[in-house]
Amino acid sequence: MITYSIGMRTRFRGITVREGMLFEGPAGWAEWSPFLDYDDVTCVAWLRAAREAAFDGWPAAVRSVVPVNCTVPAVGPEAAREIVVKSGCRTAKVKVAEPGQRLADDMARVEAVRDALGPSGRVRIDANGAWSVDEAVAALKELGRFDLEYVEQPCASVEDLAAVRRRTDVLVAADESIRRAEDPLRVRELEAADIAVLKVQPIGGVRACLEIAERIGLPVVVSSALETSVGIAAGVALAAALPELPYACGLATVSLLQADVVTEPLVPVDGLLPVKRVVPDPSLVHADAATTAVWEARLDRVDELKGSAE
Ligand SMILES: O=C(O)CCC(=O)c1ccccc1C(=O)O
Ligand SMILES: [Mg+2]
Repeated sequence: MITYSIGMRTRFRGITVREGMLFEGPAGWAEWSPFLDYDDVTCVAWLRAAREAAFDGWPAAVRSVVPVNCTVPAVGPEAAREIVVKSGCRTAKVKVAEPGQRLADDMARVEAVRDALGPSGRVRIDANGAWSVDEAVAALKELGRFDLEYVEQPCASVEDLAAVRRRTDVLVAADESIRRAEDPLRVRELEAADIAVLKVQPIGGVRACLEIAERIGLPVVVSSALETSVGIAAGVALAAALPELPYACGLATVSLLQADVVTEPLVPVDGLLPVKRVVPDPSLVHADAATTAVWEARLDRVDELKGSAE
């Protein structure tokens, strides 16, 4: 069991440092890296995902590469353009509605990304639930000018997602409405989305995601929780096992970290990630003693909770 702590290159949804634990089981290496502000109960699903990776392995792949999007944080237009060009991806996901910023900032960023990709590239945006229904409809009217593939989680609640979907031509994807919801299938019941975003750790593993994918009846986009390459490999395994994969996946996020724990990071070449397991290099995994102690205590508590839940 080893603990890592890695800085982010750019602040992303308020996150400036990623920390977590890596461990090896008979099936291979696993990452457990719930965000620092998550309570112990929330972390149980993340631990289920790690146990699956270490002890059970993943269902068979039906493809050997996974198309991915680059992810553009709430940076200025020049930095946004550089991220897109450097990535080699033909699909970009752009963060919008960042606290403290205005629609004009989003317009400039999305315009720069569209310009960098040209008309044949695909541009999706992610508001992380920050807009009201009216704000979302108004913003989509403006941002729609740049030809959007879809908008991810424009509003926080599933009811508001459904309302936005009825008032815009832009396709709607549900993220937090699935991974943070008590009942992910309400998205289906309320016809609140056109696309389901699934993340392996918050949902509790590759198999748990495949089950939701089957029941939710929507095309799936697999996305990361900003893991190291060890955690990204689990997302790639999910994307590789899905019967259909019509969209690029949000798994090109290793480059948002200042470092990685493997010598050959899972970063895309020509917009594609290979389907493979990875092994960390112990010399690349660092955390100070205090951080390690915090994570060991966290794991003990969550493990106990998980035990009593089963
Ligand atoms: O989907 C992507 O392109 C990258 C992953 C991503 O955006 C993300 C990463 C960590 C936490 C939340 C999110 C999100 O989709 O909101
Ligand atoms: Mg999202």
